[in-house]
Amino acid sequence: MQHDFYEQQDCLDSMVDQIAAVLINAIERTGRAGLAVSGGRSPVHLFQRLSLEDLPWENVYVTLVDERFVAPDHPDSNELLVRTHLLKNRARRAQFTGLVSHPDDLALSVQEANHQSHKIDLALLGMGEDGHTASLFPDAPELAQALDTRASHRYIHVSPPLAAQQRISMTLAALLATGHLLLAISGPRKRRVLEQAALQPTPRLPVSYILSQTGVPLDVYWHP
Ligand SMILES: O=C1O[C@H](COP(=O)(O)O)[C@@H](O)[C@H](O)[C@H]1O
Repeated sequence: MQHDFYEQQDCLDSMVDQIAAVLINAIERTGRAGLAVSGGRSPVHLFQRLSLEDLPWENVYVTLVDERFVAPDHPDSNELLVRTHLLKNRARRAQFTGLVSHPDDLALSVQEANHQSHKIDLALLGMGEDGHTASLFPDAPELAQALDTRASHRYIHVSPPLAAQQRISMTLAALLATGHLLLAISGPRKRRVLEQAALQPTPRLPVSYILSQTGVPLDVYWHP
């Protein structure tokens, strides 16, 4: 379902309501909830707003959809972003697991990330202007492997030639095994990319595989 807003604040409020509803529903059913979040620049305001939400955060397990292979205190680290903007206020009680467990060993970090077994009830996705989502970059040599819906592992090493850092990303198979997908984008340029990606699934715009799938409820939020 597509949700368009003209005010950023209205868009954030609606996203927070939806995330909270999914997490509460999971906690009521199973006693806990799993939330995987993306990084980049876009989610800062959403994280700040979500951190204030009155939820049983001690029952919420938070992890990352993707990560840059940098130390967790590096300015480009998605973990640092989450620790700074989400895991505070009421949400400081959430349990968090990052993806770079060995900053000097990427393969070991991926291996460890793949030991995660919590169910992910909601994955919050962003999108780059090149059509990447998570760290599923169009030009990455590992893309076909990452898009293989039969993959059994949750995370994969991705080495996008044009990105500054190596990545660890959820596979498409793992994203399609979550309970709910929420894609948050803003601005006219990303809107045009989204419209292009909605036409047909193509590895040129990996987000198209999220838009074309029908197995997991998907909500797309946009504001200018
Ligand atoms: O590299 C990344 O990019 C996307 C989009 O980021 P943004 O800065 O344009 O919001 C993000 O969803 C992903 O988690 C991140 O690692």
